[in-house]
Amino acid sequence: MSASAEISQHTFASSAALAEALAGELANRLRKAIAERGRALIAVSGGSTPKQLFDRLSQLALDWDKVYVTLVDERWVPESSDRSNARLVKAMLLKHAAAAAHFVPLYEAGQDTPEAGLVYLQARLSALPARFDAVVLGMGGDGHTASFFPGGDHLTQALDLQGRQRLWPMRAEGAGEPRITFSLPALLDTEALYLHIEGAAKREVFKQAETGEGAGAHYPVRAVLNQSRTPLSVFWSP
Ligand SMILES: O=C(O)[C@H](O)[C@@H](O)[C@H](O)[C@H](O)COP(=O)(O)O
Repeated sequence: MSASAEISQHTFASSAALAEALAGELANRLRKAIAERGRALIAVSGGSTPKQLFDRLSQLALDWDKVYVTLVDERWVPESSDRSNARLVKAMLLKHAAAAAHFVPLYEAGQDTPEAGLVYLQARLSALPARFDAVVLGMGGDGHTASFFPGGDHLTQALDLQGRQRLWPMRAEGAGEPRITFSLPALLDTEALYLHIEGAAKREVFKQAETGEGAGAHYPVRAVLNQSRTPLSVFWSP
């Protein structure tokens, strides 16, 4: 029998209410880390869902100059592309009070592939603690989370809980461009783990992933649910 994560569900009436609550929760995590260790490290997801959350979080008061922000995954495109998660984070999160935060990108300009960029990213990450203070995952309608895509070329390695490599290139039919993603064990190495999903369709996908019924059996997000290393807080709104 596979292990299952301790899951707490937080349901909100609107995406605005969710953004407000999750931003407050994340700010508290960051403040606590700064009080205990002098700095804080958070990994966030890209895509369209977190925009409101980022906007809200960016306005909360904390010692942002002690906060390091990175991504759980990135599309291998320059920041000038509107597919770039770095571009999104810079536009929506690193503003207002949060403009003082340090951004740690998962992309290296001038390197054509994630494989070629890997060594630069690893060097950048080696200056930071391995353990995150907070990780915010999203989920796609195909059951992917981070860049753990169904049929991904490095999916098995990226999901291996015993794996030592923290970043993996990922190519998959549903991924669009090549990607780079933190591995599952790297993302589970966090003080707090969140899954932020919105809309009835994604709630259905999540339920299928939880039960493993039908298509749900093959959803990569199941790997986050079927582990006992890190409790998961699920934030959902219509
Ligand atoms: O770069 C990305 O695409 C993400 O980090 C990805 O894992 C995202 O969280 C989901 O695809 C949900 O995306 P939406 O919010 O756009 O539905």
